[in-house]
Amino acid sequence: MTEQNERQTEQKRVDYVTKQVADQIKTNQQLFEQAHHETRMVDQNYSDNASVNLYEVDDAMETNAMIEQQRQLVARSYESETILKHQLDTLSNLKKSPYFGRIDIKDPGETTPESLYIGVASLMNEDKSDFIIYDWRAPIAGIYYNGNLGNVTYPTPAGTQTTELVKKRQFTIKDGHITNMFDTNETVGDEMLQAALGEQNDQYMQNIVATIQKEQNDIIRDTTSDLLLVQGVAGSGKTSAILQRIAYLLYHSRASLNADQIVLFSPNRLFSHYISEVLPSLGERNMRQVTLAEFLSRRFEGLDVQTLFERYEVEQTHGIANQAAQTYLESAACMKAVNDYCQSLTTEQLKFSNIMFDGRIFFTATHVRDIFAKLPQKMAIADKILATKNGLIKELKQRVKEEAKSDWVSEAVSQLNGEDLHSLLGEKKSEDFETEDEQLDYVSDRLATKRLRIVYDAIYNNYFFDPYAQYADFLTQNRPAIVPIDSWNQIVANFKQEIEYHRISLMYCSSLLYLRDLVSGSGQNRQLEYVFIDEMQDYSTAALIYLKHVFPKAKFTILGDSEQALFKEIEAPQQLLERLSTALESKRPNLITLNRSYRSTTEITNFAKSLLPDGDQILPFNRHGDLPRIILRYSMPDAIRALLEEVDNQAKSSETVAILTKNATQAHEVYQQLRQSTDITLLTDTDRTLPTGILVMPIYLAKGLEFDTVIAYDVSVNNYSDPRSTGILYTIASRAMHQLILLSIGATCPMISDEQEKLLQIEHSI
Ligand SMILES: Nc1ncnc2c1ncn2[C@@H]1O[C@H](COP(=O)(O)OP(=O)(O)OP(=O)(O)O)[C@@H](O)[C@H]1O
Repeated sequence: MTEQNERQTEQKRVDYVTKQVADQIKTNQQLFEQAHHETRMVDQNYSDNASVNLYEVDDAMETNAMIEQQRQLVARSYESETILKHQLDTLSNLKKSPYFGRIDIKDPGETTPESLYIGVASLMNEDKSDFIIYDWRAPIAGIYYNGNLGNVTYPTPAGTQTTELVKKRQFTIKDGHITNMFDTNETVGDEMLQAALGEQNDQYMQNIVATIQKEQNDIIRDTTSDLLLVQGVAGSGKTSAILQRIAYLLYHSRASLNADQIVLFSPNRLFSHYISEVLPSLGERNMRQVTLAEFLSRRFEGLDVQTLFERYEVEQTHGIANQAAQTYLESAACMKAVNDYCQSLTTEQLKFSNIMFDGRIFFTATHVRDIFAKLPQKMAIADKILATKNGLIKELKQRVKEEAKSDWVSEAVSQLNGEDLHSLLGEKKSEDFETEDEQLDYVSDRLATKRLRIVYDAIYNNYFFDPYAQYADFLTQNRPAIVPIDSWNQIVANFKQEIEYHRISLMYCSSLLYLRDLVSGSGQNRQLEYVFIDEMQDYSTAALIYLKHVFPKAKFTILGDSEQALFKEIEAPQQLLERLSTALESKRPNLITLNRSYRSTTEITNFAKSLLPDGDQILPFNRHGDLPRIILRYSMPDAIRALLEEVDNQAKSSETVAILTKNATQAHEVYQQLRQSTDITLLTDTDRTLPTGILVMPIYLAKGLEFDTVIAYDVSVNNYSDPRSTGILYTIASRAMHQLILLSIGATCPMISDEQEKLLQIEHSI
């Protein structure tokens, strides 16, 4: 068949599939509307019934049964509506582009090959006799990403199958028309990738299922490792790969896994927004997302937890006050010391607190200690704390009865208005009591119980144990040998002072939470199945160990690029894997490294890698553009003028132009300088959405993001003198997809040297 004829045949098939999709959308739409109507009816019926008078006891029982029945009906009809909605979403994803690949396979003994078409979801023909599209996650579809032509294998429920891959074809289909089509023997042809990467950035990350690369496919389809460590250079598709991996896992464990059992620790809220469309575009629900700061803040309610950004800003301006102590506190050694300390804690060493009520001591710390001390010696500490908690709750119930007779309660009862009284009586009525005293006793009891709820909550939340005092004791007793006594005392004093002011520095957080959880036996979540950590270079080993403790049943996928560490030393991937698999006690660790950078043009990647002392392993993708430009100006007004000219110029051809600064102060300064003259948005760490246009932000907010044009603000020696800031510059440069411009106010920093001249276009001021 000629190429022309082939294309016509394929277009005919696209037309047929498009019609199928359109027909199925129509049918589903009708079913959905019908289901929606039914849900509304059932729902209305339910709310009518749920609001009937419940005061008459006999009626109430009957009504409850009816309501329960209705509730189930509502739940069921919501469920079928949701399923139909999901099908409609999937079909509308297929409508845009029904498939992107075709594989022809010939099974042993067969003479003619069979053609399978691969798309974002499966689709059957109208009589459900055949798959006209195979989901990219189906086992057989693995061949498309992995196999070269010839004999290939794929998994089936009956074991590994061998088949012959005789053709692999790729398509670009836009609005029902094939715009590009070719056969290839590569994993996924370069041409498709070129086209995908050449596009302009938009607010959201795209799915990459049509062009997944082999190593990325290994990440996506890894179902055996309990620790999957992905070390990939900037722009190598780490984030993309894990999002497709989540979609893959959800597809393969439909019955046992749901999106709520997966959590992604992301670098910031802007990033969460940026990636939020990938899973829905694959017909899946988003996983839970949290930043480290949010996670810690939830666990330290009432304390202001230092964020990574705050720490970064402090370290940049003041340096690290006590590097050795900080390194120790964030190490596996410190977490082990916490564990040992908790194992050997004696009753005398435990720090108990008074439980207060209304300004007075309700249970004394000594009393709590007494309860604890009476428990069997052999019992584990966490079990003893639980038993103490139960003991206190029991006593509280007794004390409620006593308090109900006390003066403060009688006084409070005498001041009750009718409404309060009614609410305290609940379902009871005055006639239910034989005497007035009986009613009074009842009301006093209820009131005491209600007011003492606060004591119950305090016990329930283990407030009788003081984790902060305990941690201070731990610190006092566990000075690492490398830290001099005076500096360590300073660390302990600093911790106590922070707690007094309801603050906590990040370096204390993991070991303190670990200690609190070990003593109290709380804080673990056994439901979560997968934890994903992006930008792992920002996490300490202690933090990772703590997360493993919190999610003991979860498999961990940890991704990062140690070159992008802002203000940290770099570490070789293999060494990192060993360190982490020991720390996390992994049984099946796996390391995948990604060296090809897809985001930026060859010219930008070549420049970015030249900033690094060991950038040789980074391979640029073959997509060309302009050389990065460096603009040198020697005064602030000249620099701002040049910057303004540059942003306005770039904005004509780019959707997003991002000016990236070293820190928040500089971002703010630039914003102030430009806002009168151009339409510019300043982003801060409270922002949750990413607009297009001209943006300015500090680099740590741009982590994980990408922009058509990046302007690195002030790469002068004054601004980037510390060699440890190499990672910052590299991260800034590697955010650019199509254009990179560097502005230097005065001589450039040492990382940009004469050697790079051929990689750059240099513009001096005239
Ligand atoms: N196989 C692929 N097909 C198409 N595009 C890809 C592919 N892999 C990566 N990309 C694109 O390359 C860019 C970088 O990908 P991604 O953000 O996942 O990289 P990363 O390794 O997480 O980057 P960083 O560490 O710099 O934040 C994105 O625009 C992504 O869509």
